[in-house]
Amino acid sequence: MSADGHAPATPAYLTGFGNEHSSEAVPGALPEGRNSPQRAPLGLYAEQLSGTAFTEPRAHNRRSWLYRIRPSAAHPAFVRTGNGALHGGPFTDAVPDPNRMRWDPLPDPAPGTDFLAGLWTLGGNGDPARREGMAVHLYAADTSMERVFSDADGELLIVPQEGTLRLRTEFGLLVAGPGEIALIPRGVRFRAELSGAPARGYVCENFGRPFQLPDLGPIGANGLANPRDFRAPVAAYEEAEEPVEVVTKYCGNLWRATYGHSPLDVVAWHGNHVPYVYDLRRFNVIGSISYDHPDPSIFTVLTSPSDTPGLAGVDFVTFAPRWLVGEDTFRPPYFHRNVMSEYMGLIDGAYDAKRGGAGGFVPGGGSLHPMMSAHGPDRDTFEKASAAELRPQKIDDGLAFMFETRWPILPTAQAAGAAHRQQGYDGVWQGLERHWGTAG
Ligand SMILES: O=C(O)Cc1cc(O)ccc1O
Ligand SMILES: [Fe+2]
Repeated sequence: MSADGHAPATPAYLTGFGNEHSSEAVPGALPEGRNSPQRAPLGLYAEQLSGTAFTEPRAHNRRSWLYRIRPSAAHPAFVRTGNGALHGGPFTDAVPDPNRMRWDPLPDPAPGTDFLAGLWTLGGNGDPARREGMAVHLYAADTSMERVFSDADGELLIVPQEGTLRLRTEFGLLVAGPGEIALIPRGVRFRAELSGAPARGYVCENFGRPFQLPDLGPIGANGLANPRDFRAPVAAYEEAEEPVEVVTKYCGNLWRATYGHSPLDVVAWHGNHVPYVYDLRRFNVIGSISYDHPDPSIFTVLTSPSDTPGLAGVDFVTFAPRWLVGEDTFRPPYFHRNVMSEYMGLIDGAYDAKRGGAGGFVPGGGSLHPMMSAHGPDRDTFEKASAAELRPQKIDDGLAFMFETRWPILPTAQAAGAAHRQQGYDGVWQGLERHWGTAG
C-alpha cells in the first residue's frame, strides 16, 4: 500500500516506560483539557482504546485516546480466514510432553510470506478467552505486509533475530532490528514492513496482564531495564483511500475484513497503552560479585504478573554481555529443575551453557525445558567450566533470551513433529562421568 507522506521514513521517539505520552502529527489535532470534546479538533474522531478494564487500579490502568480520520467502528463484518501455522489456545493438539526439546531455525519462508503469514506457533499455555497464558511463536518472512493486523488476544513481544522490522502502528512508526525488542499492545493495529529478507525472529504473545518492569527491591531505584530507554513512537498517519485488508486475531482464530481506507489514520493520541521498542544492549546487567550463580530472574526485562504475587504469567529475560567474577563458583547456568517452564532463543552468537554450531543451540533456534525437566550445562560446558581458571571473564559473544512461564508450555503438534526439531537433544547431557569415589 502506498504511504502518503504523513508517515515518516525514520522514526522519532518519546521516551519512558508506562508514561502518559502524547503526540500530534498535525498541530492542534490533540484536544486540550478534555478527551472527548463535542467536536474533536480538525474534524477528527475521538476513540478510547482500553488495554485494561476501566476499573483496574490506577498503577496498572492502560488506555489511550486516539484522534483519527475515521472512527474504527466504521467497518464491514469480519469473516474467518485461514490461521496458517498460527495456533491459539487452548493448546490441546498434542499430548503434553515432559521431554526437553530443541529446534533449529525455521526453514526459509515460501516467497511472498509476510510477517503474519510467517508466524509459526511452537506452543503455549492458558487460553486467550480467559486472558491468561501465553504463546511462543517464531516468524520467518520475506515480504512486507500490505494488510494490517491486530491481536485482540494479547500483546505481542517481538524479538527480531535477523532483519529489521519497520512497524507502522496506529501510534506511529517503530523500528526494531536484532538486539532490540518491540511490543505491540493488545488490540493495536500495525503493519510489519521488512528491510532485508528473510526477516526472522520470535514472538511472545501474552494473553495475561500487560508486561511491566519488575520491581527492583534491594537493587534500589536503578538497574536492569531502565524506564527511560523504552521508546514509543510519535504520531504518524496514513490517508490512503483504497481497499485495505485488516486481519484480527480473536480467541485463537484469524478474521479479516476489507476496509475502504487505512486504519492507520490516527493523527494524534495520548495515553499509556502504547507500543514501544527497547534495545537489549541497554540492559543494566546485575550479578554476583562474590560467589555463586544468581537465578536468572535477575535478568528480567519485563514481567507479566499473575494473580499470585511473585509468580509471573510470563517473564521476558535476557542474557546480555556481562562479566563473571565469582570465586570458587561454577559460573555457567547450574543444573536445575524448575517449576516454571522455560523457552529459550538465541539472537546472536553463543549461549554460555550450550555448545553452538550444527546440531547445537544456534541463533534462530530454540529450546524448551518443560516444568520440572532436568537441564543445565551440556557435557562440554560442564567439563570446561569445572576445570577453568577463575579469572574475571567477559561473556560478550552472544545474546540469548528466555520466555519463562508459570504454566507448562504445551508444544503444538507441528512443533513436536517438525523436521527442524533436533533429534537426540538428550545426548548433550550424556557422558557426564561419575566422579564419586575418585574425586578428592
Ligand atoms: O536453563 C537455562 O539455561 C536458563 C537459566 C539460566 C541461568 O543462568 C540459571 C537458571 C536457568 O534456568
Ligand atoms: Fe533453566
